[in-house]
Amino acid sequence: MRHFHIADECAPLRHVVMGRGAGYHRDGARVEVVNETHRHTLARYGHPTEAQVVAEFTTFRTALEGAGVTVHIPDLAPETVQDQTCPRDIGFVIGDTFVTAAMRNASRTQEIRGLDRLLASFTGPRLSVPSGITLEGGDVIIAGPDIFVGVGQRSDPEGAAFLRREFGDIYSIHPVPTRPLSQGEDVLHLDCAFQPLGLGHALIYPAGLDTIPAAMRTHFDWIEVTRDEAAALSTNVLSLAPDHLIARDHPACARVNAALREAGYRVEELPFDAVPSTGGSFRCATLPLARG
Ligand SMILES: NC(=[NH2+])NCCC[C@H](N)C(=O)O
Repeated sequence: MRHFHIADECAPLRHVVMGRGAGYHRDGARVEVVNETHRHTLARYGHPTEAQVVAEFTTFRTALEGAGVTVHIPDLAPETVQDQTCPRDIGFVIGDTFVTAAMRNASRTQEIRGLDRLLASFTGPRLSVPSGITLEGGDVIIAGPDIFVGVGQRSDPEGAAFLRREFGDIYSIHPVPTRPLSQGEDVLHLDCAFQPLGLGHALIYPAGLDTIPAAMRTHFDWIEVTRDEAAALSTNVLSLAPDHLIARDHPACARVNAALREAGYRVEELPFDAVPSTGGSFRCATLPLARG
């Protein structure tokens, strides 16, 4: 039997759920526009097509499997769900426990059904975020003894309080309020503005964060990204191992990717434009179930 296990975001990746392209927007009438990036893309270019999403995920899958990672694809979720590209948000593993998230948007609440069969094939405790709270996996970042929890567009302060109740005896839980749209910052999830890396660095867009916990300053060497680089989701890389990551091959991410190489990482750049045009990149498009 397989076990859930994530003690650190950057430990060698073993089992991961990757987003699903097939079935993307299969019923256009049910598509919900869920964030500012998505709204903007739709107005300028229309939605990405299923074929584009499938092609980019195929390349991504090949890279993951090439690195020895076992890739799982969600089953097709019920009709209310028209986008299964970002499994990161629908659940997360802390230690040996799988936590089912609680989604802000109606069109994503049933997305977890696509994982029912897969999750049943893993052992380990299961928890759900209690009703009345929203907490999405893009806002939950585990770095050794610290768990950083975004509070903003998609997750409530009560989400961080819930994690402190459940895991506070083992981890330090740090709520991280992100700057709101009303202050001109568009941080959909914490992982769009902050991500710890395996060699002691963190990618960070400081202006997107309203309060920066001391642990974020003292536990990492920062690699700062600009507003445009944050908008291109340059922070949203996926660690395959402490010194190996997948990043977006895009002009707006080129400086950051070069800085990562300079800092000692092996950076695999892949084309990934469809999912980022609706608000997510490689971290969002994956839900690690086992690392290390
Ligand atoms: N972890 C993330 N940053 N996820 C991005 C999610 C994007 C997705 N289209 C949504 O708005 O729900």
